Amino acid sequence: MKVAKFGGSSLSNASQIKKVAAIVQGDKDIKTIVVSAPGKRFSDDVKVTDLLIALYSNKVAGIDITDALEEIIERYHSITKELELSDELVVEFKNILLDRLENIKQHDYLLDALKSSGEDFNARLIAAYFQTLNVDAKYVSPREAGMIVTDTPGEARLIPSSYKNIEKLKNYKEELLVIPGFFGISEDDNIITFARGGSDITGAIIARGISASIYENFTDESHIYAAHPGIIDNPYKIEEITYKEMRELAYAGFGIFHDEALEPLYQENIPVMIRNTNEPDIEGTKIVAEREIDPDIPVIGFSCDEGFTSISLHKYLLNKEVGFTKRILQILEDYNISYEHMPSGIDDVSIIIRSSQFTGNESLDNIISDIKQQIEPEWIEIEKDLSLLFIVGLGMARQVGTVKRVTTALAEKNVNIRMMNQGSTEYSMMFAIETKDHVPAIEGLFKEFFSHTLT
Ligand SMILES: Nc1ncnc2c1ncn2[C@@H]1O[C@H](COP(=O)(O)OP(=O)(O)O)[C@@H](O)[C@H]1O
Ligand SMILES: N[C@@H](CC(=O)OP(=O)(O)O)C(=O)O
Repeated sequence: MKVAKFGGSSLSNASQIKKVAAIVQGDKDIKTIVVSAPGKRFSDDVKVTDLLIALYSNKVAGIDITDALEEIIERYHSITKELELSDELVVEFKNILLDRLENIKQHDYLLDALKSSGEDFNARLIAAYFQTLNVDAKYVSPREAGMIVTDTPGEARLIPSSYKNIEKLKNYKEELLVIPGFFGISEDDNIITFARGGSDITGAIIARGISASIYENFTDESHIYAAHPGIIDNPYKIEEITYKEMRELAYAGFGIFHDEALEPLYQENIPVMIRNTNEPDIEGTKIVAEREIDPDIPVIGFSCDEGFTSISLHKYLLNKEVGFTKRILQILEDYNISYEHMPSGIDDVSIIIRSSQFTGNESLDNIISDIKQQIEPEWIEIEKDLSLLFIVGLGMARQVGTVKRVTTALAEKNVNIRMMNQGSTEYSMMFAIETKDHVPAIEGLFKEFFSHTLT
C-alpha cells in the first residue's frame, strides 16, 4: 500500500491534474493521496498559498479584499472549468473564505485558516474530478483523519496519539482517499498549518499512520541532485540517499523534500521515492535507512542556506567560567529566540541564529545589550548575511583528506570560511560563509567532488 503526495507544481493547473489522475489510475497500490495547493504554472507565477497570504495581509491592513479574493477564486475556476466540474464547487470555496474572513478574529488563526484553504479546496476539487472518472474517491479532511496538532500557528507539530486515529483510514472502503496537506486541527479546534512546504509532512504522517509500504513524493524533478539545480547545470543524480544524509541537506536548502517530513518515515523505516509527475516512468531517487557507499563518491551532496546572523564573543578564561553557556542561552530564551549552532574556541563562542527571528533590529540590539551587561565579554561581534554550507556523505567517515579537498576547493574560489563544525559521526560538515560566496562555494565543491562523474 502506497501513499503518494503531489506537490503544488504537480497540481498547478488542469493539465497537471490530468497527469496526476493518470499516475494514480495506473498504480493500483496507490490508495491514499495527499495534495498541495496549486503551485506556479510558470516561473513568475504566484502560488495559491502566497495569494492566500496576500488576501490575509489586505484584510488585516484594512485594504479592500475584492481583487485578492477574486484572483484566488479565478485560479480554481480555471481548473474546474477545464476539468468540467460543477461551478458550485467554486461558489462553496468563496463562501468558506468569506466565512473565515468574517468570523476568525485572532490574526494568526485567521492566517492559518486562509493558508490551509489552498490545499483543502484542491483536495475537494481533485476528489470530485476522480469521481467523474468513475473512481470511488473520497475527500478526507485532517479533522476527519484525526490529525491533531499543537496550537502553534505556522509551526504545527503532530500530537503523537494522532497515529491511532490515522490508522483507522485503513478501514475506509473507498478506492481512493484524497487528503489535503499542510495542516491539522488543534485540540482547541483551530486550523493550524505546518511550516511552508509542509504538505510533505502531512504525506509522511499519513504514510506512517497507515503503515504504508512506500511513500511517493511527486514533484517537478526526477531526482534529488547533489547540488541545487538552480546553481549547477545538470548536476549528479542521486539514486539512493539515507534519511540522515537527507536530513542534513534538507535542513540547509534542498527544498525538494521537507526536513520535518523525514522523522515519521525514518521511525518506521518507510522508504521515500522522489518522483516527477511530468516523467512518471523514471524511478527517481530513493531515501532509505541504509545504502551502499561508492568509494568514488564520498560526498553525496552540498547545500547552502542563506539568512543567518552570528553573535561572537570573546572573554579571557571563558573555559573556566561555570554556567557561562547557560546564561547566554537564558538571554536568548528571554527573547524567545532559538539558535542553530554554537561553534566555540577556548576563549570565544559564536551563536548562529536564523536572522528571520529578529523582528526589525530591536530584539538583536536588546540581546546584545543584555549579553554585554550580564556576561561582560572583552569584545562582541555581530555578523549578518551569513550562509551555512553543508557537505554531506556517509562515505566521508574515516576517510583521510576530505577536509583538505573541501578547504582547497573553497580557497580556489576565494571563499573565506568564517566558522566550521564537524560532528563526531563525520558524515556532515558545516561551514559558515558570507552569503556573497554561496554560489562560488557550491561551484567549487561540485567541480572537486563530481567532475569525474560528468562524461
Ligand atoms: N538538490 C536538489 N535536487 C532537486 N531539486 C532541488 C534540489 N534542491 C532544491 N530543489 C528544488 O526543489 C523543487 C521542488 O520542490 P517544491 O518546489 O517544493 O515542489 P512541489 O511544489 O512539487 O512540492 C525543484 O523544482 C528544485 O528547484
Ligand atoms: N502550499 C504550501 C505547502 C506545500 O507543501 O506546498 P508545495 O508542495 O508546493 O511545496 C506552501 O506553499 O508552502
